[in-house]
Amino acid sequence: MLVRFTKMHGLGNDFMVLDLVTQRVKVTPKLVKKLGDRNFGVGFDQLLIVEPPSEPDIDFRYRIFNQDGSEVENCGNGARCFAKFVRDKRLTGKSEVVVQTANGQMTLKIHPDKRVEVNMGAPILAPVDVPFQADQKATTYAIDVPLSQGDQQVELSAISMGNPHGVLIVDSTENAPVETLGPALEAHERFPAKANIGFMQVISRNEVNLRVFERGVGETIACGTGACAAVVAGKLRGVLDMPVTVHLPGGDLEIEWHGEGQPVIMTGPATTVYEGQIFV
Ligand SMILES: N[C@H](CCC[C@H](N)C(=O)O)C(=O)O
Repeated sequence: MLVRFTKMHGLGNDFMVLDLVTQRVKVTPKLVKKLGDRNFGVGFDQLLIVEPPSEPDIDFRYRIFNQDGSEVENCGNGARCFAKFVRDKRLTGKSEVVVQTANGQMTLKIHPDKRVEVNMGAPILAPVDVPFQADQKATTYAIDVPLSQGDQQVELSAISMGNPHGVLIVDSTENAPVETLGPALEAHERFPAKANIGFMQVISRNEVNLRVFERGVGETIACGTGACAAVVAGKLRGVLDMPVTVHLPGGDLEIEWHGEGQPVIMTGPATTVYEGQIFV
C-alpha cells in the first residue's frame, strides 16, 4: 500500500509525519523501525501520527513513536511541526489547536511570524510520576552510575514533561560525557521507564547550552521536552530567571516557566522539508 507522508524537523530533530485522518495505516513497532531506518526506510528521530480526537474539545490526537519503535508520551519539537502540518494540510483552519497526547493535552499556537508557541502543561516533579525511584521529592538526586571505567556518582534533576527526563548541570556541553553517561543514565534502573538525559551548561541567568541523549534514539541535535525540563531544573536550582534562551546544537528555543503548577511555554520554529510516498 502506498502511503503519503511529510518529512519535517524542529531545529534538526527530524520527523516523518503521517496523516491518519485521511489515510488508514496499522502502525506497529516493527513498521516504525522499518520506516525509521535511515538506509532502508525514510529515516527519522520520531514518527508523528495525526489522528482524529477521541475526546470532546480536542482537535487532534497526537501520537509519537521513537526510532526504536517505542511509543512515547510527548515530543516538543514534534508538537510545533504538528501544528504547522495540520494547518498546511488544511486539516484545520485554526491557528491554535488543542491536541491530546498519551497522558495529557497541549495547546499549539502558530504566531504570525510562523514560530509555534506550545503550552506544554505543567512539569511533573513527584518522583513516582516521572517515574524515578526516590524516597522523597527533591530538587536534585545523587545517583550511582555503573560505567566500564568504574562507578560514578552524579547529581541530576528528575522531571517529566509527560515524558521522563534526567537533567545534569555541566561546566561545558562541548566536552560533556554524553556518549558515556547518556546511555548509562537513559537505561538506569532508577528510571523504570528509561529517560531522556539532558546536559545543561548555564551561560547566564537567561541563557543555557543543552545537549540531550534521547530515550529510544540516542543524541539528537535538538529536544523540545528536554529544553523544557532543563529550564525547569535550572529554575528549581535557583540558577535561571525567565525567559530562557536554550541553545541546542540544532538551534535556539525560547522557554518560560513561572513555578510549580504553572505550564511551561516553549516557542520555536517548525520546518517542512519534503512530501513523499512510501510502500508499507
Ligand atoms: N525521545 C523522547 C521523545 C521525543 C522527544 C524530543 N524529540 C522532543 O522534541 O521533545 C522520549 O522517548 O520521551
